[in-house]
Formats: sequence, structure tokens, C-alpha cells
Amino acid sequence: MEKDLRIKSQVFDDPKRAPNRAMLRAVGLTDESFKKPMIGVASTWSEVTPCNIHLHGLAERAKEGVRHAGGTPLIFNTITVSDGISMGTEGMRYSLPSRDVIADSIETVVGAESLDGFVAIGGCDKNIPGCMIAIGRAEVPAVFVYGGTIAPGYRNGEKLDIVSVFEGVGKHNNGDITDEELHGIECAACPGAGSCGGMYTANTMASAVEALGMSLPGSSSNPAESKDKYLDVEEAGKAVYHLLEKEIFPKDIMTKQAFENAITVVMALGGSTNAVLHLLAMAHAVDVDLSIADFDRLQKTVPHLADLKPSGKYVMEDLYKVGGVQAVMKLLHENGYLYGDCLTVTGKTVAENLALAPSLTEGQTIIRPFSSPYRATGPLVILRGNLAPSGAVAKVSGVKVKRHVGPARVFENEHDATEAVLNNQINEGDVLVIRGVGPKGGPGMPEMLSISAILVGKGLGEKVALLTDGRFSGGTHGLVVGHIAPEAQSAGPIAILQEGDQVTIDSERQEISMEVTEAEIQARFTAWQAPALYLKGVLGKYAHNVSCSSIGAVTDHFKS
Ligand SMILES: CC[C@H](C)C(=O)C(=O)O
Ligand SMILES: [Mg+2]
Repeated sequence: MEKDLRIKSQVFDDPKRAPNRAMLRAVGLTDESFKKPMIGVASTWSEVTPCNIHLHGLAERAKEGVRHAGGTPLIFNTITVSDGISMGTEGMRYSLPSRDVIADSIETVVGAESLDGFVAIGGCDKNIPGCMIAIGRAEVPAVFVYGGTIAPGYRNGEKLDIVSVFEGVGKHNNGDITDEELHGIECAACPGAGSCGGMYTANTMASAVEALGMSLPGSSSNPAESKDKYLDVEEAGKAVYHLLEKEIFPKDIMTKQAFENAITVVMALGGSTNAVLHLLAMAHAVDVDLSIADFDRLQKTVPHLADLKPSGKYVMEDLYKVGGVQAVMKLLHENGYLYGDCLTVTGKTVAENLALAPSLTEGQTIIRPFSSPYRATGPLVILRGNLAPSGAVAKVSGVKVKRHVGPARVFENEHDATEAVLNNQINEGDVLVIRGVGPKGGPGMPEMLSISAILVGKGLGEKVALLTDGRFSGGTHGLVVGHIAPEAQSAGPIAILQEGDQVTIDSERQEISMEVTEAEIQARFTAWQAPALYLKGVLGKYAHNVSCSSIGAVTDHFKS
């Protein structure tokens, strides 16, 4: 039996592998360990962010699970960066590239060490898709475990999280709160380990991965500092071994229907715009033909049910207490919104897992019933028009304004746009445009939470529209449109938009357009030159390799 399981780690029987074994003996392996499959535990542990600060302890527990099931576990690390810490700085350009660095680094270790399977543990918004892209590319069984959400902070009875601080900056600039109040919010917002608490990108992607079937039931809503989280990793260690026995590979689970389940859960929960980018990239890793047309189709049918931050009241820990993501999936499944026969890492189908899942707690107010949803359709809306021929993504959860027409106020970077907002040079009705910050142009397609939160904090969230070929954080809400494609760097029409041009954003008609004739667009382009691509280091490599955001900004989009 054990022999049959050894599909890759060929360091065992052959005399010519003695040197390979000699190296492994020095890290603690023995003749006994060589008989067992080698299971990696990919950890994104790091001290640079609370999202990942506790992951080494989780990795150690995952090892126990692997060992218990009969495998030989080996922990290895990869990097992570924090959007919350780099937000609003030049450092934010490294965020999306870090997704691909993480994917590449895990793929590298799994491939080089010929691992038979692995658990990947991620706790922040890019390292989740980073782990998942590596899992998708791998030809071995794997399970993802989410590090879990942070608990909310409290100050004077008010529930806080990191976005409260970002929005506090706008309130402070308006003179609505004092220096002391802002400092008080800053000190109380993040009380411990775990990923940003609302339905931001980390919690969104964790929920999407659970719906996809690649993490264990319940694990996306189990908080970072809970006993349940430790059980998640231990069970994940065992699950990889069982997947190896059953010969169930990521490609068997990550099917088109499974991705549709993930999109459905993201829409119902009111998740981050980044889900569009990351799910496209994850699908690319398993050669599943997913496109923004699929998001568009599902958006029209799936209601937004969750009253979660950033537009709603509650955080992930609240959802955990009333049944978690499994209970939401159960509700969606009972109403015919999920494919129940998709396989998952439990070795069972979605429907079989959900039969064991709890229902939402009686009387809870976080997830609305189908009879009175938050919105009748999904909150991630794909827009098109002469400003975004390849598409753009709007997040309309909580936004009352359906149509906004106003003059473009054009900026080439977030810093200058932010200064203009803070100096009250942006007026109600304006369309604030930050361009040249797409995947190639940024480079790295930075998130714009600093400026979007300042607009909200100043009470301009629905009075000023914010458009960009960059992207938004999961913490962003308001009248925002990101992922405008093609990006300015690749001669997308956003490149020739001029100060004062009338721009229309209409979420019902799914339109994003500028009042500039085709002839004028052509004339402006004859006088336009693409800025030079960034040349140095990882951002230079990224700028040259990355594809359009409308296909997930993947870096291995090669045609044979
Ligand atoms: C607060 C938001 C978080 C830091 C983030 O980057 C995201 O959710 O995308
Ligand atoms: Mg982010």
C-alpha cells in the first residue's frame, strides 16, 4: 500500500539515491520515514503582519496531522507581504506580484523536492490565491488551510477593524474626529493574530476556496485564535494523505462548476473585487476556461445576502458564531444555487459535506433570507464601454447611486489624487481617475484603499466616483470602479481621457463610458506614447510578463 502511494518522492529504494537520503537524514528523516510519502507543509508564516504571525504554530500542528495519518511531513516557508501595511505607499506595487512570487516559490519547492502532496497555509489576501495557484499547478494532492480571521477591536463599545482606521483618516482630515480619537482607533483596531476581519479580500478568498472544495468544511470562517483553527490544520494534514490514497488531485476538484460555486459564494457574501482577479488566475492554473463573462452571468442570478463589512455591519467572527460559511453554503444549496456533486478535499461531494453542516442560527441577522436579500443580484458588476472595452469591475454593495455622470479629474498616481482630495480640490460629482497603475503600468496594480477610505471618511463615498486601471482593497466601498481594461500602459482608452471629459458609470446598464468620439479617441492616440516599462528587479520582470487584469493578471500566459 505505502509503496503504491510513492508517486514522486523517489528517494527510497534505489542505491543511487543514497546521497539524496543522506541529506534528508540530516534533517531528521530515518529509514522508517523514507517508507512513507513525503508531505510538504507550505507556510506563509512571517512576523511582518498579524495575518500570518501565528502560522508557524499551525504548520507544526499540520505536521502532526500528516504524521498521524502515516506520512512524513516537512515544513517549508514562503514570503508574504501585507496590504494593510503597504497601502498608500510605493510598496503597494509589490502586493499583486507577491501572489505570483508565492505561487512560483511553492511550485519550486514541491517540484524540486519531489513532494508527494502538501498542505498550504495562507493567512492574507494574496498568499491565499498564491497558495491556490501553486496547488492548481501541482500534480500532487493538496489541501489549503486559511490562517483565519482576526477578532474585531472595540473602543467605547464600537466594533472596529483596520478599515475603521483607514476611514478615520478621512474623518480626521474633515475635522470630525480629534488626534486622540484617531490614535484611539489606531490602537484598538487590530487586537491580535488573524486576517483583516470584514469580508475583505482574505476572508473573501478563504470563503471562495472552501466553496471551491479545496479547504476543509468550516475552515474559512474558523477564527485565527480558536481551537477550531488548530483542528483545521491537523485535519488538513490527514486529508492530504487520504487524497493520496484515493488519488484525488487538485484538478479533480477545481473544475468549472467548482469555480462557479466559489463565485456564487463570493457574490452572496458581498466579497472583494479581487476575487475576480484571483479566481481567474486560479482557474488558469488548472486550465479551466473561466472568464469575466462567467462572473457577469452569475452576478445576475445570485443575490447578495450578507450584512458584512465593508458596506455592512458585521465581521467574519460574527458569521462564524452563527454557523459560518458552511451554513451560508447550505442555505445557497437548499435554494438551488450550488452544484452539490462537486468533489472536495474531504473526498466527499459538496452536498455530502453540507448534509453534516449546521444551518444558520435561528434569529441571526447577518445573512438575510432569500425573500429579502441585501440586493437582488450580486454586488460585483462587470462594466463595459468605450472607457473599458475589455471590461472593468465595480463593487456596488451598499451603493445607492446607480448612475453617475461627471467630469473626469485625471491623476497619474494615487499620491497626487490623495493630496487633491485632502486639500478639498475634488468636488461632489467629480469622477476621480487614477491611471497608469495597472498590472504593467503600476507596475503591480496597487490597491487604492487609502484614497477610497478617505473619500468615505469625508462623506464623499457616493458623491465622487473613483475609477482606476489599478484595483481596490477588499476594504473599499463607495462609488468605485477598478480593473479598467485594457490598462493605460497597454493603450487602453483610459490613457487618453482628459481633465473635464464627461464620464458615465451606470451599474444597471453595466456601462462605463466617456463622452469622446471615436475619431477624437484616434486623434488623441496619435499624439500618445506609452510610458517606458519598469525595468528593474521583480517589478521589472513582472511588468514585462504580466497579462491583462481581465484575464487575471497571470504571469505565465504563454501561447504554444
Ligand atoms: C483592509 C483591507 C486589506 C488590508 C486588504 O488589502 C484587502 O482586503 O484587500
Ligand atoms: Mg488587498
